[in-house]
Amino acid sequence: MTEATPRLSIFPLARERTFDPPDELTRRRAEAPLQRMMYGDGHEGWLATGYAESRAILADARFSSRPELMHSALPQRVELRRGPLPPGFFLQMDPPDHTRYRRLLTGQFTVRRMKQLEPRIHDITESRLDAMEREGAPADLVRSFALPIPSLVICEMLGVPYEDREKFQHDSSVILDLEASTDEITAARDDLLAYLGALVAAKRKDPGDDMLSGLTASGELTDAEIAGMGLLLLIAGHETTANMLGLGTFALLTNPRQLAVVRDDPGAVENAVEELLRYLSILHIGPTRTALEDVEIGGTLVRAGESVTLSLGAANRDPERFEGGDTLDVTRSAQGHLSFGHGIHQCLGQQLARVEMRIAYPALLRRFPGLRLAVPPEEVPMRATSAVYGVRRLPVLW
Ligand code: HEM
Repeated sequence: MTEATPRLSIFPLARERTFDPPDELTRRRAEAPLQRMMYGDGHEGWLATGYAESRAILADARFSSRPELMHSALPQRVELRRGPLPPGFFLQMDPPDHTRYRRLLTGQFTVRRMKQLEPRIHDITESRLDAMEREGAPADLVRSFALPIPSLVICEMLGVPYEDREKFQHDSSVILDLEASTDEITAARDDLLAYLGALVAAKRKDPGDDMLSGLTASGELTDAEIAGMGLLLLIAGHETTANMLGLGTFALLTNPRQLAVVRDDPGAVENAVEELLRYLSILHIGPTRTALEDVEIGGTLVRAGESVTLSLGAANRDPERFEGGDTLDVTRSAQGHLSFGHGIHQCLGQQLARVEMRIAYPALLRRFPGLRLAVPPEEVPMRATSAVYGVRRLPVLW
C-alpha cells in the first residue's frame, strides 16, 4: 500500500483548452490515478483521476456523501455544503435517508416515463426553433435554445411556473458558482427554498397534475422536505442539460465531420450523445466523498475521515478505459462513462437528459444546416468558475 504526502495543493480548475480537462489533472492521472491532494481547508485528502478508481469509490458504501463529513477541495466553501442541509436534499445524504427520498421519485424518471414525454419535448424544441427563426440571426444559442428547453421541461414536470424562471435560473447559477461567497450561496438557496415552500403549500391546497403535487399526496413528506427535493430537481434538471446542449453544440460546430454525423444519421444520435457526455464531462469538479472507515482502493489506503475529490473529466479520458479518449469521436462506444456518476447517487434524471439531447441536437442542426459561430471560437465566453462547465453565451449565425 502506498501513502505519499500531498504534492498537489488545491484542485485545478483552469483549462488550457476549451474542451479538455486541466492539463494538471491529466498529468496527475498518468502519475498516480489516486493521489494525495491538499484541500482548501488544509485537510490532506485525495484526488481521484483514474477511471477504475473513480468508479470503485462511487460504488463503495463505505464512502459518504454527507456534507458535514466532507472537506472542501477549493479554498472557498462551495455548493450547499455550508450550513444545515435542507431536508429532502438527498444528493448529500447516505442510506437510509437517501433511499427513502430517492425511492419516492424513481417511478417518475424511468425510461418508459421519459418515452411518454418525448412528444412534448419535440414540441418544446420545435417552438424554440420557430422563435429563433422568427427573431433571426445572430442569436445567443444559450438564451434562445440550450437553456429554455430543459428549463421548460423541468418546470412542467415539477409544476413550477416557467414565468418565474428569472428567479430560479439566477439563484441556481449563484448556487453553482464556485467563486460565490458562502453568504451569497446561502441567500440564493434560502430564497429558492422559500419560493418552493410557498409553491408546495399552494399545491397541497389545490393540487395539479405534476410532481410536486404528487409528492404532497404521498402523505410521507412535510412541505419543507418536498421543497428540498424540488430544489435539487430544479437545479439539477435545467443547469446540467442546458450546459450540455450549449457546450455540445459548440464542440460540434468546431468538429464539422462529427456534426454531420449527428445531423444526417438518426441511427447515430444515441451513441453520439453518450460520446458528447463522456468527452465534455460538464461536472467541473467532484463529486467528493468521505471515507467512513479505512478503505483500500487499487492498493492505496484511504483512511476513515479522509475526503476524496473526483475529476469525472479526467476519469472519462483515462486511456486505460477509453482509447484515444482526448478525441471526440461520435461513432465510438462511450458506454460506461461516468458523466452521470455511478452507484446509488447515479443521476436520477439521466434518461430525461438523454431524451432532451437526442431530440434537441439533431433538430437544431437540421433546422439550420448552415449553423455556425458568429465569433471566433476563442471569443466564446466560458463558465470557467461554475460547478457545471459550459458556455455563458454561444453567438451563432445560420
Ligand atoms: C446532462 C445532464 C446531467 C448530468 C451530466 C448530470 C450529472 C449528475 C451526476 C454526476 C450526479 C451524481 C452526483 C454524485 O454522485 O454526487 C447526478 C445526480 C443527480 N441528478 Fe443529474 N445530471 C444531469 C441531468 C439531470 C437532470 C435532467 C435531472 C432531473 C431532474 C437530474 C437530477 C439529478 C438528481 C436528483 C441527482 C441526485 C441523485 C441521488 O443523489 O441519488 N440530473 N447528476
